Amino acid sequence: MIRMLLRVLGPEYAPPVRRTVALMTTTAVVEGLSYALLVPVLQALFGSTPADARPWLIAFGAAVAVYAVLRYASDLSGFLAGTTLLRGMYHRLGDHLARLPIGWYGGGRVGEVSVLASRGVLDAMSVIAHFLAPFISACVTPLTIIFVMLAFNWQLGLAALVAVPVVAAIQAWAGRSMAAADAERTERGNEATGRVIEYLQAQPVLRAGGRTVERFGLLDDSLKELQRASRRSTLSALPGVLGLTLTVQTMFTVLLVLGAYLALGGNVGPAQILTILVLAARCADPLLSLADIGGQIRGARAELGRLDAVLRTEPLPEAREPIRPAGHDLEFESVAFRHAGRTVIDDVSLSVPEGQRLAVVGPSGAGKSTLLQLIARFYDVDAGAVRLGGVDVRAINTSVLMQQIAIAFQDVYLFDGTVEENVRLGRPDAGEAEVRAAANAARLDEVIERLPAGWATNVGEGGALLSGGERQRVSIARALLKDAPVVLLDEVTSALDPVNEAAVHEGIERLSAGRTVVMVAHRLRTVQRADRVVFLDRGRIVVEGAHDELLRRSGRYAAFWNIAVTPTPSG
Ligand SMILES: Nc1ncnc2c1ncn2[C@@H]1O[C@H](COP(=O)(O)OP(=O)(O)OP(=O)(O)O)[C@@H](O)[C@H]1O
Repeated sequence: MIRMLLRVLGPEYAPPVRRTVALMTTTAVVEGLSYALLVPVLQALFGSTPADARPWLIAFGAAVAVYAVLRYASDLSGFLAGTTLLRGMYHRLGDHLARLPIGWYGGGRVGEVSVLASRGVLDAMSVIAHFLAPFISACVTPLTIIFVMLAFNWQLGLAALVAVPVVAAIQAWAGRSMAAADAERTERGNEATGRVIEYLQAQPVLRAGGRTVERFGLLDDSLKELQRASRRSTLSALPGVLGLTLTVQTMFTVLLVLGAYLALGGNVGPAQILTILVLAARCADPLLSLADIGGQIRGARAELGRLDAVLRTEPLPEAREPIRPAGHDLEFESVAFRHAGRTVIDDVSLSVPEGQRLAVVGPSGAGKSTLLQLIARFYDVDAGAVRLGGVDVRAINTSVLMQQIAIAFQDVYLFDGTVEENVRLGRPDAGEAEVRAAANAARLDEVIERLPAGWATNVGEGGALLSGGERQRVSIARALLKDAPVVLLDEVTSALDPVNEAAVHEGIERLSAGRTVVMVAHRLRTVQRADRVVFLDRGRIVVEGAHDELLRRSGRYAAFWNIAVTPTPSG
């Protein structure tokens, strides 16, 4: 486990861990030795001159004091090493997640990673701070006591020593047999956490559907599965716990019988037997706790394995000798891209000259958003190439590529911070006047005037306190502030009220001026302003050209707009 931990985090974390393990081992040995001092104490007390016990009692007290100091030091060391490792893991995970392709975050990954980054990291890192000391103590203290027994009476010591390999074998066997049940329980636990989050997020939909009282079936199923998995995990732990209890009881009985036999033969006195039994009793507790600690450590190891798998995920490769694009024209050359084995972009070739505007239009699921994502290199293409300024985006350094592109997607994510903080994300070092100018150009200023605390209003988690159109205005302001030469825009599909509609449209116009723009367009008036339009269906370009020219051809493009702009008859 520790080896795995250091492999994941790096060798620079080895010294504090080694120091902690050494300190904890010393503490456990001292604990065992302090119990050993009970031998002369009890012998003297039950002997003919009980006063002889005094120096031993003083030695026993001193040993307990040393043990207490060491215990404090080793607990502190474990806690400090644990927090150092925890910080290290957060940094390592944070740095790695920031390098993973944006496309990796799709398909339920966000929930999975958030559980892993919170509970998973804490569980995995808790080993050093919470479980290592009891584990070392449960192994080393009984061993020390057994060695003392051996020195004291070899027959009784040997009888206790026989229990050691039995305990080790039971521990290893129990660990192996519980691994599958433990893993399943953790998996079901994570799944249930995901369902709870989903249930909370789905409240508006459930209530709109009148299912306020009815329980959410998916969550119920998931909780039942978790309950079943927990039962299986508990049941699978039983043989190990029983085996350990039985071994410890057997050892105790053997020592008692052997002690009685030796006493009857006159080889040992009753005081010695009593001492041995006291020592054996001191072995029992730590040995029995092994089953519980073993389970905790196995759980932590499983979380560490999951963290390791995420940390081993390769980021998109960076070019060894990156090229800086000279211009800002865009080009797709025979691009093909698959999502989960299904072709989503199929042999697409197109170009957008610098400073021009391309509108991408097509039915839902045609691959329009994916086309934008390929320009920003959220994914790498499976065939062909996407070029910016004549350079393959794979040959451009990721941060340079990101500097060239401003993104305003419709599913705008706003952080739970103030409006100003959210706009500033576009360019954190922007001056006050620049932020205000971007907000004015995006017509965000009128929204801010209405907000109770103006710029300092908190927008709530995911921007929940703003409407869809207002959120898009924040996103346009962000993009304007960034002032990048290439703009990728995904127009909101939802119907906006006329005021928001006009404001968003004006913002988009300002953002597009003088820049190379690729926009997924859903509104006729944005398409009319584009220099060129591509009509995409099932990942292929069906037609392309200027909007008026395509309309005149009265093919699928014209049919598409006829449906899109014809008002649906009501009633
Ligand atoms: N992460 C993903 N994993 C698997 N399939 C995906 C993923 N993202 C998108 N797809 C699929 O790729 C296809 C194209 O999706 P895309 O979002 O690009 O379409 P779109 O034209 O933008 O649709 P819409 O207008 O409805 O947003 C769809 O069939 C979608 O189901």
